[in-house]
Amino acid sequence: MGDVALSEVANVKSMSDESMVENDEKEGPRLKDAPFTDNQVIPRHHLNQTVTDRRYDIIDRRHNDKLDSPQRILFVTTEITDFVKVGGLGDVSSALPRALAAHHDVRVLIPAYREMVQSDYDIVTVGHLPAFAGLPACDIGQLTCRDGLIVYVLLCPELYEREGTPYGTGSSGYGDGQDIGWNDNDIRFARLSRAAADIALGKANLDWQPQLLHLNDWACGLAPAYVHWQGHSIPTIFTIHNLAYQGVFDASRLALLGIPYDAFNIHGVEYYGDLSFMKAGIVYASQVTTVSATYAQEITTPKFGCGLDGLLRCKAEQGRLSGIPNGIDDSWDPRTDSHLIQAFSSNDWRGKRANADYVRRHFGLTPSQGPLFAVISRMVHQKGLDLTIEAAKAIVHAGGQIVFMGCGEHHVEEALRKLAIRFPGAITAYIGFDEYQARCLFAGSDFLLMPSRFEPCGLSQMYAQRFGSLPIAHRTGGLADTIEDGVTGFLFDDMQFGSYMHAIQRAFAVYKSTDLFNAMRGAAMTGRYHWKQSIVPYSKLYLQALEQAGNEAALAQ
Ligand SMILES: Nc1ncnc2c1ncn2[C@@H]1O[C@H](COP(=O)(O)OP(=O)(O)O[C@H]2O[C@H](CO)[C@@H](O)[C@H](O)[C@H]2O)[C@@H](O)[C@H]1O
Repeated sequence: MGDVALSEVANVKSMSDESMVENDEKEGPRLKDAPFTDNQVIPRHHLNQTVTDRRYDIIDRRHNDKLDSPQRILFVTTEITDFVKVGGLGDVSSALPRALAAHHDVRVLIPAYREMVQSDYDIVTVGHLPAFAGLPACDIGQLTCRDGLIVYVLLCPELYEREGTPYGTGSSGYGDGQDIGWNDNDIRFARLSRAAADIALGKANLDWQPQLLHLNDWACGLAPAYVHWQGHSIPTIFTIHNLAYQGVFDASRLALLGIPYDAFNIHGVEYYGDLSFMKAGIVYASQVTTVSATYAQEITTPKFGCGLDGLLRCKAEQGRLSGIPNGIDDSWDPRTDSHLIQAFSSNDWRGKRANADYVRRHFGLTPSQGPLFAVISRMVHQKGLDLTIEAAKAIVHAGGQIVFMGCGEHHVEEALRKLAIRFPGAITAYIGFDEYQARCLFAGSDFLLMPSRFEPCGLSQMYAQRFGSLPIAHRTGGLADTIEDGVTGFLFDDMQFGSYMHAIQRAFAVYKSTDLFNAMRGAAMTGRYHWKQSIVPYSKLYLQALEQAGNEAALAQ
């Protein structure tokens, strides 16, 4: 690559740029009202519209007056931050059910991993499910989190109590074959899916039965199918957190998983000659959602659709595909977060500086007046680490420092280690993940580098903004929806070095202008990303799915 001089700053949004700043001499520069971050649910007729045109409900307005009616929801997941987390799904599974619990009776179902069984929580066995096809019998345990959230854990030691992540021995992904996944992941997650379906159908002898299932990602994809194949119409919501991980397995496994042969075709679970859990979820769920409005549009295109764009376009046309953005929870507040070295707010940058000093000390960087960049990410191809590695030299030469935190693909980890050796005191690579230090890093950094190739929603850029660290990110998926370019962060359009470098140059230029920099990070910190904003769209969707299921059941009679 050719080095791009950071002094070649072009097109930096100036304070007179009307899209960015209203200058008020008394109060200093003041940004326009914080950018929209309302929940965006894609209307079925508007999937082809531009991102800025997406403030619609797909749900009929009649449902508004019924939002208070609570529903019993079983939220099924493979990660929850309370116990085990590989990435963003863990955060969502911890926060969203709790947010929804303000209006609904929400319980969680998750495999009983070792971390749970060995935790100090009491697990009471409350149900049992017999073996089915090649899926072993299992018990259902119940534990109650300290804040009252009820978690059902699927007790099947031979499947779930293993050393490693929920998906395998690797740390790069979600165990569907791109990672070093367990070789019986189809059995493991079919077992979870079948249990979810059977609990919904009242077959587990629990004293509680959900009215609908909310399923997350490929590992739960067979649940709507198992409901359907048993001839029932319990409503199912299937949320795609990342379409790139699909759970594709050999067709020879069909019988073992109890999948009827007549479902193995283009209209069912067949995917280019294999079996796809992700496709099963999309085909059989009452409603498919994903985690931002823009990603919901993107996945209907060949570029982002991972071979499922045709099916997803069809779902969109049927009004069965929507995008509801993730949020962040109350713990992400720099005024109160006890992880931080010093609390701070947008009126108190000294507190932020104290966190930066701590980060530099803790991660072995030299004292500096230059900008501090953070990368807090799973280290996988999706996240565009190759671009940041390419940009690192220019950043350091311009006086910047970088801390990388995360783990993932071995070759990316190796490249980061080499980079840190090459630039001691300026670059640190922490290979692993530490929630405590991650929070300090969000708080201490000036900028977050997040050049993701695609990003269904992304949480790190929201955490960063809340902690006054401006994201520099590719304009895609949830990044496009949650970062206001030139106001709360910097977006670049082409997934290429020059385009990324240009955004980094703009960040350096803003850093030099204290008033502008403070105004931008002040604006970033006020973004409305709270999970509370997801309650209404999810509630509407649940109602719609219930009505839909009711109608389908009536038609079938
Ligand atoms: N090595 C590691 N080990 C453990 N935790 C790590 C980690 N590296 C980063 N994290 C943490 O995991 C979270 C990352 O969440 P993101 O949403 O940004 O990405 P992820 O790709 O994992 O999630 C996917 O699911 C979420 C949830 O829907 C979508 O927002 C996102 O776009 C999609 O790619 C943050 O809390 C971060 O601090």
